[in-house]
Amino acid sequence: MTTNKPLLKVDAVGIQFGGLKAVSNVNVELYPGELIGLIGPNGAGKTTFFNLLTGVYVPTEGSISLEGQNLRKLPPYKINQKGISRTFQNIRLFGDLSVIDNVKVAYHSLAKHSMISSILRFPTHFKGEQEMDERALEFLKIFNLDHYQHELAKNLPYGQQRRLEIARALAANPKLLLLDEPAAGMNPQETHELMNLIAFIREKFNLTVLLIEHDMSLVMGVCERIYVLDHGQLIAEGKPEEIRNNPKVIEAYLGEEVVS
Ligand SMILES: Nc1ncnc2c1ncn2[C@@H]1O[C@H](COP(=O)(O)OP(=O)(O)OP(=O)(O)O)[C@@H](O)[C@H]1O
Repeated sequence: MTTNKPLLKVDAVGIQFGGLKAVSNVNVELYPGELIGLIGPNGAGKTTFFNLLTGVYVPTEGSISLEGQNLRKLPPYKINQKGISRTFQNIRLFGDLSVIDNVKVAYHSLAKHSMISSILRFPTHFKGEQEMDERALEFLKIFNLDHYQHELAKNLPYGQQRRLEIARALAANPKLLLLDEPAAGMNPQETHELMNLIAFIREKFNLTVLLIEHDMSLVMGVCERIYVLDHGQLIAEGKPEEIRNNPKVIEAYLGEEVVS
């Protein structure tokens, strides 16, 4: 279900590294509840764009707003609190923490109990801890990871680590979830299950999802609209069938498989 006010509005955004314009004059509008793909050849600027949205980089041009609030110069943790969570192309879990602690880390700042009650171990602390455990376990159940809650994150198989990263991102209670190649390294069965899961959590948590993915047939199958970046610039935006037949997109992907 979409409304006519964008959740995220990206207006003529760009960033330059030395002489390289990694992202240039990019305009994007995401509406509440949409599941949108961001594709482009290697080095097109996709991850840099995520870094701009999450405050890792400050744009050298243009503006980014979430629900009408300018995000400019906000540090990543503030942007996270305002409702943008992400996963990374290279998994970034706390490998030596348990699976459940990886999830709890994400929403610790949202927890109701205070630092003092935590230190002094007041009953409110235990209530807080218990609530946190219960909530984290709910997330793990959704991702079929509850049986591994006490396992160290680094001991999980690769596909499950990817799912845990999404669970952690979700635990921060985002409005917008950014997924950077969530299916990378997964086998076709795992990928298929993951895509169903993404569609499911979008509904369950009223999320807007922006997804970078290299597997084109997968993006075309699951996303309602797609943005295409090439050499830092948007070269196309539209429904999957429009993107599939767009000459600029076909040219950008020349030599790569666009759709199966
Ligand atoms: N911190 C940085 N300093 C200098 N150049 C950078 C920096 N970050 C990204 N770049 C450059 O910006 C360009 C876009 O990189 P980016 O990683 O965003 O592409 P991508 O579309 O995510 O690629 P891939 O699909 O291979 O992950 C590349 O040329 C990259 O080398």
